[in-house]
Amino acid sequence: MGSVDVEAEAAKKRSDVVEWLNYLFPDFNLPLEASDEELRALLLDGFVFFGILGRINPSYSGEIQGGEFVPEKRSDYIRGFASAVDQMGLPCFKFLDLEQGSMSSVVMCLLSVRDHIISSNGNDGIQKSLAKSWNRPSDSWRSLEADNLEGVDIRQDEQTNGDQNSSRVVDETNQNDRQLKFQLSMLSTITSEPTTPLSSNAVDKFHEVFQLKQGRYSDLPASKISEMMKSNSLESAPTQSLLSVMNGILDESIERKSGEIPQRVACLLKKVVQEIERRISTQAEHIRKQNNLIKARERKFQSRIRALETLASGSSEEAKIIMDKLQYVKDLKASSESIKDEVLSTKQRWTEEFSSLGKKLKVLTDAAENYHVVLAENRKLFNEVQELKGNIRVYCRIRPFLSGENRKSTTIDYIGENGELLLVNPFKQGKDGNHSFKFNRVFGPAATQEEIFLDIQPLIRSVLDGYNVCIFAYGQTGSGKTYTMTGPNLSTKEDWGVNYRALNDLFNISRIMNSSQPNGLAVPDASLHLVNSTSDVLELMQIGLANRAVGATALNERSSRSHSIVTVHVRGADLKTGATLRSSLNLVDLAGSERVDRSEVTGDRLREAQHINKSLSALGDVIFALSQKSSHVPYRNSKLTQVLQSSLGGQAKTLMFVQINPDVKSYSETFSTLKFAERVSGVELGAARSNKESKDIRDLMEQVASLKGKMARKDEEIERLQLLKDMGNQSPENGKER
Ligand SMILES: Nc1ncnc2c1ncn2[C@@H]1O[C@H](COP(=O)(O)OP(=O)(O)OP(=O)(O)O)[C@@H](O)[C@H]1O
Repeated sequence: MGSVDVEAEAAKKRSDVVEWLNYLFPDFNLPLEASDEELRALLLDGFVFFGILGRINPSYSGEIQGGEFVPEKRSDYIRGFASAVDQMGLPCFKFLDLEQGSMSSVVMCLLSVRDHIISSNGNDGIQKSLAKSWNRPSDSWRSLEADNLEGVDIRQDEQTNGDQNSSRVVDETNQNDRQLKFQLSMLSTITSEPTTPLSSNAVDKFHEVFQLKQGRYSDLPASKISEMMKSNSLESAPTQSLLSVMNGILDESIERKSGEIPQRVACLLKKVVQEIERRISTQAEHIRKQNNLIKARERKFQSRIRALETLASGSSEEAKIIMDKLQYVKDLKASSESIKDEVLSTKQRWTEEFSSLGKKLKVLTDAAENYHVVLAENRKLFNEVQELKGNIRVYCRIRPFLSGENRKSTTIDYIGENGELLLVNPFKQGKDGNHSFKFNRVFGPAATQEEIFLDIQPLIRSVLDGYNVCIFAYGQTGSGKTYTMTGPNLSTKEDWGVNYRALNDLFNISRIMNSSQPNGLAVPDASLHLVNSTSDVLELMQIGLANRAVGATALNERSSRSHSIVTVHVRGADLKTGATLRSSLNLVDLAGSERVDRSEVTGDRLREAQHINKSLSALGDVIFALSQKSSHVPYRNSKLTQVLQSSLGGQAKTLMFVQINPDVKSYSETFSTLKFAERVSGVELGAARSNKESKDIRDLMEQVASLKGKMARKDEEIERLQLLKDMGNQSPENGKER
């Protein structure tokens, strides 16, 4: 068989099925040439299977009977139908085929069902089956007067009689009958009323009433009306039918004009009206519920709308915040730009100001440098004036606080660059407590040994020009005299005091010639040693230090209990001119002046203190006499002043370090020390004189000396001759006397 034939065969079968369905469900009115898809669309809602199922499967009939078509149960109907067909041993289809597969299995199944019904019930099998399933009592049909129902009755009778060959007229009648039943059923399904399932019986009853178009209600027998009312059929009747009944009765009553309605019809009318009222109230309740439901839904939707609005407004607020922030950022950016511009312009301004300030600063620096140059010049001139006058130079040095001393309690208020010093009396307030002094220089606690030495270096070097130089340190015990003149120890060069530095310097610039000639030292037990280098001197000084009496007092742990004097004799000769020079450098570290009550010394220490104080007071007397330009200067009152006589007595360059302990407790000693120093600085020794002798003078001197020698020898000769002459003139007795 060709494909065309197959398709034609399938179309034929499909049209058979459509024809059958049209027969069962006249409302469908499907065209016979309907396509597979049109047929599928019809079958998929399940109504066809719902209609047929109750009639082919008795076990389903109870379920279907009295039930109404529920579209949501369509798959149950389809499956129920398929299962019933299966049980009947007929070819079935799969649900999937109906949904989207080939319709041929569905068509085959329906045709088999059709054939099965026809073969088991004859041509009217289906009608019989439907009537049976709706439980219609066959005899009730007979009593109805309507033509079409009569037809049914006839057919029914014929069926009952087992007549299998029904006439064409009967078929048509059956078709109309089925059409009506399905119309009612569908009306019930669509309007969902009555609420109770529409039984075939009720439908039939109302069909009877409804069909009374030409008849009159008043003619209905009482038994028929009471039967209608008894069987609860009103409750099952469609509202439309009830309204028809009511209208019919009322029309009839109007027609008769008598206004009378027979009692039984009135009862029916009342019942019908009650039923309509009930339905209206049910509908009203239903509508109310629907209304509530709708309202609830509306509320729900409104709350959703509100939520959405909130969301929308929220998002618009957020958008606003973001916009604000954006604006803020823009503003910030703008202000940062303007700040940047301002910073740049300020920077520019500052750069200009800085450069102009720099220029001014340069001018100031130059001026300051000039000022310092002028200052240094002034100092030099002042020193020269001093030198011409022969003043004793006074350098004041303030030692730093030692550990254990209170740094805040200082008596030193101010140290000027030009030797000014302001001393404050801690026990007196105001101006009375202030004492200002002026020295050649004042070194503060931070001054180093190097700085001190550099300042006095030219003075020391003048020794090599034939000047006598004396440097001595004066001050109360523990004020730093030894530190300045010698240093705390000899381990490091930085700590070296004036002594070592001076000698080192002298050796660095000259050679010192041997001098074995005694120079008339004024101090007994003093010895003169030849030195050729700094180390020779250091060695000698170590011996001297070891010999020096040192003891602990309450004011100084290592107090020097003696004066230390290092004298360097210098002799030189100018090789060009032949001039010679002789000079001496006295480096004196005096023993400390002390108040024996404060130093708490007794015994030997006390005796030492008394000696020390005696020699220092002798020094004070000498200084006083010199400052007063007295004719008599008491050098010989102590060995100290005797040693220093050549330095203090004129023609020497003398410098005194006046040492200060800044501690408040030492105020009175500091004050008297400074007073003494002030007096020393006022002493004019006269212009220093170099001990250089030119060659001519020396030659003359030598000639004078040799002449003197010759003269002396002549004198001796004369004396001897005179003596011999006198001896020659004396008697032998004179010779005895001798
Ligand atoms: N400029 C200074 N820097 C640091 N320490 C110093 C200074 N001057 C003095 N000292 C310290 O102060 C203490 C006393 O100093 P120093 O022995 O030199 O005093 P002095 O005047 O020689 O005393 P005395 O008359 O009793 O011998 C020492 O410990 C010393 O090291």
